[in-house]
Amino acid sequence: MRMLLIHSDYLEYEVKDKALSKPEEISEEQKKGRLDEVLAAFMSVEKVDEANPEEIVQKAVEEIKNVASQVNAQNIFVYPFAHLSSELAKPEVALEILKAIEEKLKEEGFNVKRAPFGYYKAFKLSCKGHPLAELSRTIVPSG
Ligand SMILES: Nc1ncnc2c1ncn2[C@@H]1O[C@H](COS(=O)(=O)NC(=O)[C@@H](N)CO)[C@@H](O)[C@H]1O
Repeated sequence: MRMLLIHSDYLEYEVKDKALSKPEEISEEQKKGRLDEVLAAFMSVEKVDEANPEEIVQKAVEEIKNVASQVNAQNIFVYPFAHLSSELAKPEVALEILKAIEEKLKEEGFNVKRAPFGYYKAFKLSCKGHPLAELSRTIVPSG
């Protein structure tokens, strides 16, 4: 998995068109979303992650928790992003992993939103620009 972490004043998105023939089913209210004072986590799930999705979820949550505590962020935006890797996992696997990351972060007490999967989206992002505001992580299964 490739992750780009941007500590931001806000992240807002608006769903435009389908980017997959069968994107995630979403409600009307999920077509737009915004979080303020947010750690935005743009994630590309990779083919190599298919070998051990549970481990990837665990490692990704650990990384996000670490950075969130360093930048003192309580709000997390889980954002599917297919442009950080040229070796993407299948959409159905990627969606399951991203949903699991969202759930685990909520269990850890964070306020979490997840942007809809399989759609082209307009988004606005306001990076805070401090030294830890832009980080990237690569996570692979250990096995
Ligand atoms: N492996 C993945 N990791 C993260 N997001 C993904 C992944 N695969 C699909 N998506 C989601 O599905 C959308 C489209 O994915 S895509 O790989 O770019 N596919 C396409 O654009 C297709 N139109 C042609 O392949 C992405 O914007 C993202 O929302």
